[in-house]
Amino acid sequence: MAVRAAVAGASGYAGGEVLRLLLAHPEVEIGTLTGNSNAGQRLGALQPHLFPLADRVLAETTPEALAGHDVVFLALPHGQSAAVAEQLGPDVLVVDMGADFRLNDPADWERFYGSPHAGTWPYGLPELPGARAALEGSKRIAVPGCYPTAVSLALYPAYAAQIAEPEAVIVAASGTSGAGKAPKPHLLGSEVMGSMSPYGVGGGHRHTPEMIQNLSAVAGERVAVSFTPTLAPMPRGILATCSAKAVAGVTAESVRAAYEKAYADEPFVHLLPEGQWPATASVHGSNAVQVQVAYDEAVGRIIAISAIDNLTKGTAGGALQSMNIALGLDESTGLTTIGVAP
Ligand SMILES: NC(=O)C1=CN([C@@H]2O[C@H](COP(=O)(O)OP(=O)(O)OC[C@H]3O[C@@H](n4cnc5c(N)ncnc54)[C@H](OP(=O)(O)O)[C@@H]3O)[C@@H](O)[C@H]2O)C=CC1
Ligand SMILES: CC(=O)N[C@@H](CCC(=O)OP(=O)(O)O)C(=O)O
Repeated sequence: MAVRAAVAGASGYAGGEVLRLLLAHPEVEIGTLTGNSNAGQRLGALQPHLFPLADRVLAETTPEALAGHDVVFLALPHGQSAAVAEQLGPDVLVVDMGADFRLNDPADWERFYGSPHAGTWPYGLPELPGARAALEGSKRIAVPGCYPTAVSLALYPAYAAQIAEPEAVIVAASGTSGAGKAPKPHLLGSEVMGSMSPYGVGGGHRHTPEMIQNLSAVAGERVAVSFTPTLAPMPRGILATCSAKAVAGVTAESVRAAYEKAYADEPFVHLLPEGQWPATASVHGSNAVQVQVAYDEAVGRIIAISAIDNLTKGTAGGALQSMNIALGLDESTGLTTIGVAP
């Protein structure tokens, strides 16, 4: 019997991407689609690439509209998910693509999001140690932020192998879709095209505590993180360049071995052959993660680089991968590692 799924926030980028992937998922039947300012509109007018759903009309985002589904995806702005989720009932699998349930520490939430903390749900990054077990059979999933996905997958093997000091420096470039579809002056084509610019510099980006949470859990001690995000003139993709000082005795061979061990059996993470480097174009539209690592002997630092599609593995693909695990389906069902190039 098909799994019936609703998508709240179907007019946005994350909602559109989850629908693109659900259309290719053999076990899922797409039910209600909702919007906010676009309620009452045809989906075809908002997401013309989703032509099989073009004549669907968006409902208001209400508990009544979302009732009667096995799975509900919430692709809503931060702070909007908790009120909807609490009315959906404990038997419904709720997959939240917003940030509301990602953080463990209420103080971190309040500092970076400025509202009361709604709670913590099983974290939808299956590759992290222990994550799959927490997702199996769960009725609630918190999908990670796109930068924390890229950064955690670049660095966690170094902390799992205890070869890195607990302080990481990260610079990551993101495509503009990471900022959502709502119009913003700094995202005008004339501002973005032909230019790269940093933002959230100096520890202010709200994904910093999520990265610290993930890496510290693996390391078994607090990992300090300096994170600088950058806006890149492309619609999709994240390239995260991460480095940490190596502990004494580390060699290029031991660094490589740590990453080979971590990613030997992961269906979506491709540790590239030595000498080949991740590129956002290679993972465009796919759930794949490209990872490469090097040991910079001159400064004693491990340099780990990852590339993801922020809307696929960074949001909707990670959401479907985690849904598959929660429902007891094969983790890769409906997902591809094949990119679109050039
Ligand atoms: N874009 C990305 O790469 C990533 C996004 N996410 C998360 O996914 C969520 C959605 O992001 P994204 O799709 O980019 O954002 P968009 O701005 O593209 O879409 C937001 C969606 O939420 C709806 N919405 C807006 N305000 C409200 C409200 N007050 N109540 C209910 N619905 C509302 C909008 O409806 P309408 O258009 O009809 O007004 C739209 O469908 C966010 O929490 C974001 O952090 C997570 C990881 C990556
Ligand atoms: C380019 C850009 O603006 N990106 C977004 C991150 C998007 C994302 O993954 O995050 P959330 O789910 O936490 O919103 C930002 O830096 O705020």
